[in-house]
Parts: sequence; C-alpha cells; structure tokens
Amino acid sequence: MLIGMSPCCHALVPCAGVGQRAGAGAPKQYRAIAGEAMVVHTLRALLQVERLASVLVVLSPDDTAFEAAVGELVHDPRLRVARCGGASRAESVAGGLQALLEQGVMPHDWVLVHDAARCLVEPAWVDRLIDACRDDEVGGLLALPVADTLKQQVAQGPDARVAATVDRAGKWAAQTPQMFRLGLLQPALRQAGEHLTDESSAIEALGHDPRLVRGDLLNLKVTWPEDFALAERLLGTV
Ligand SMILES: Nc1ccn([C@@H]2O[C@H](COP(=O)(O)OP(=O)(O)OP(=O)(O)O)[C@@H](O)[C@H]2O)c(=O)n1
Ligand SMILES: C[C@](O)(CO)[C@H](O)COP(=O)(O)O
Repeated sequence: MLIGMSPCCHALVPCAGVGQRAGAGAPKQYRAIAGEAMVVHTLRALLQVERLASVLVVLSPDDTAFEAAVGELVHDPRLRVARCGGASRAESVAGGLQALLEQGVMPHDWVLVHDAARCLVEPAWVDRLIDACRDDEVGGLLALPVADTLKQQVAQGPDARVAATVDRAGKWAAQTPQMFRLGLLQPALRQAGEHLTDESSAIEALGHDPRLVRGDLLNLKVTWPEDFALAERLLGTV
C-alpha cells in the first residue's frame, strides 16, 4: 500500500457479529436484502467514496460465508479482509486497527469505522463526515439529535414500566462511520476495554470531545427482526 505524507482515510468494517437480536439463525450481515447480502450493500457504498484509500472488512476467524456473499466485489483492489474478529464489536475493531497498522497505515491516518449492519449508508454522508473532520484535532461521528421523548424504564420485558422521563435536550443517537486517527483510536480502545459499544466512547474516556456531524434517519442499523423488511423497502425506494 502506498502511503503519502498527508493523512489518508481508510474504512474499517466490523463484520464478525452473530446477530443475536435479529434472530435470523445465522449472522445477519449475510442475510439477503433486495437480492444481495446485507454487507454487500454496505461495502458497495463505501467503495464509492473516492477518498477512502482502502476498505478493510473484519471477519470472524471461522467465517465461511464472506467470499461467496460478496462475489465480484472481492476483486476490488481497495477491498481488504482481516480474519481477526473477536467476541465483542470493540475487540473486532481493535483487531482491525492492528491489521491496518501491519498493512502500513500510519498513526496519523484517519480510520472510519462503519458497521456492516448499517447497509443503507450513502457515499454522500461519508463525504460529509470526512469534510467535517479532516481538519479537526479529534475527529467525530455521524449522529442524529434524539427526536422522541425518552423514558427510563423500571423492571424488564413485559413488566417494564416508566420510572422517569429523561430530558432529551442535547442528546444525540450515535451512528457510524466514526472517524478518528489510528494513532489516537488504537490506544483509546486498548485502555477502554472490550465492552464499549462505539469508538467515540473510547475517545471521550480520554477526555476528548468528538465532533457531532449530522447523520441521516435512513442510516439505520439492522438490529431487530423487523429491520430487514424496513431496510429492503428503503433500498427499493431511495
Ligand atoms: N463480535 C462482534 C460483534 C459485532 N460486530 C459487528 O459490529 C456491528 C454492529 O454490531 P451489532 O449490530 O450489535 O451486531 P451483532 O453483534 O451481530 O448483533 P447482536 O448484538 O444482536 O448479536 C455489526 O456489523 C457486527 O457484525 C463484530 O464485528 N464483532
Ligand atoms: C456503533 C453503533 O452503531 C452506534 O450506534 C452501535 O453502538 C453498535 O451497535 P451495538 O449493538 O451497540 O454493538
């Protein structure tokens, strides 16, 4: 990989989850949506972003589905694969960051971590994030101001009840990509441990304040069983 002196941008796509909440019986990233595996939609969108020098997909070491699912995309020279997925999303991302370093990506280069499960991502939103963060000291993430009234629950499941209404002012729902320099994100994740749900949390824990860049309602994460049909409808109409 040729690396220049000015910082490059690389995408890192954690794709090693099991999709427990989606209840698909197999990793959700390979479930077909509009005729193609979910991850194919994600990768195709990212590969359309010209400023991404590479797109690294992090797979589980025992993944047997990726090559067949992605078909011709596997020949894209900017697409790379690392079979270093871990037991949590944070561990998969940490493995991918190490793989990027071993491929020659520099500490000052930007890494845009994007969930395989956010398959409706559009190149324009990624470009918006790059434009907003490339001259930023810290980096940032796509996110949306919370639109609904927020409730704190008491008890679980069908017995859940409202304990309180939470003030939504100033609250945002985090999306991906999340864009940070490799040399900042790697030690931040190492220090934060494996239970963080996003990269921004690790950067925040170091005392930094990542930039909030407006995402899009359509940039949803396929999480629950009903999300497959929603993603399919949206892919057919947008
Ligand atoms: N050990 C893990 C867990 C998650 N992911 C990836 O992180 C992204 C966001 O995670 P999530 O939606 O929570 O996916 P799953 O962990 O697969 O879902 P669940 O939590 O319902 O099992 C997904 O692209 C998923 O493949 C990963 O690479 N490695
Ligand atoms: C990173 C993320 O997509 C931000 O919303 C999300 O936290 C990842 O999903 P998870 O289910 O918490 O792993």
